[in-house]
Amino acid sequence: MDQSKEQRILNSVSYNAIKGDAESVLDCIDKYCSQKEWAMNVGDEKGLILDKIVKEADPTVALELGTYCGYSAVRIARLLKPSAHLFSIEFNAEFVPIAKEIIEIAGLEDKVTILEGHAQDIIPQLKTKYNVDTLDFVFLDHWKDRYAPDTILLEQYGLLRKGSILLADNIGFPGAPDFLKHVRNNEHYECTHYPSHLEYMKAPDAMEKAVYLG
Ligand SMILES: O=C(NC/C=C/[C@H]1O[C@@H](n2ccc(=O)cc2)[C@H](O)[C@@H]1O)c1cc([N+](=O)[O-])cc(O)c1O
Ligand SMILES: [Mg+2]
Repeated sequence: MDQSKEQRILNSVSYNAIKGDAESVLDCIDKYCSQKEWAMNVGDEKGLILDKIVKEADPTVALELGTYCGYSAVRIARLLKPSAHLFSIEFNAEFVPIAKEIIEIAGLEDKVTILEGHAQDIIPQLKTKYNVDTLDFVFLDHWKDRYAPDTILLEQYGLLRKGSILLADNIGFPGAPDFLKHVRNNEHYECTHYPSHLEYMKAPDAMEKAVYLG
């Protein structure tokens, strides 16, 4: 059975990246996915927006919806302070070991916990099973029609506090209209729009930051 694209991305990282060097892991994935095979990593251009918001949030507890190959988990975790931690939810059992390996090559395995399953099933367990109080930062990059319902779950399970920062990928393409409808013109959120481009392409895309106001 020949390898999957995600396995080929891991091969490229394990062969070309410098062990323990998160930047080299990111550069390797961006190079592979812009020159060899496109993949749905947040990428280098939108990655700079992600970096900016993570630095602004300086989270102690962060959550990512949609690990995929671990590119954005590496991107986020490399900026976390020593006491901070990232939980990343991934549903596809094929992607989990690949992401774990890529995160390990980046030397960030102690900063990231991958939780396998659907966000809608794991979010309700974050407080009870994973000892989370509230989330300082949430990166939404999973199924676009789940951004809104899973954000509502975060609210309902008391996982957001005044100042929690949500950042959503793909507001332009593929788009997440229900999420935008939920957070914009909503007195509980302060939104900022960041126009950008689809990873490794010229097509327009955008990210949306939504700060929870309590
Ligand atoms: O479709 C996109 N992303 C969906 C991501 C889905 C990922 O989230 C996981 N998940 C984890 C938890 C869940 O509850 C559900 C899914 C899935 O198992 C998958 O690993 C996408 C598409 C394009 N595009 O150009 O077409 C560009 C992008 O940047 C994208 O992010
Ligand atoms: Mg995306």
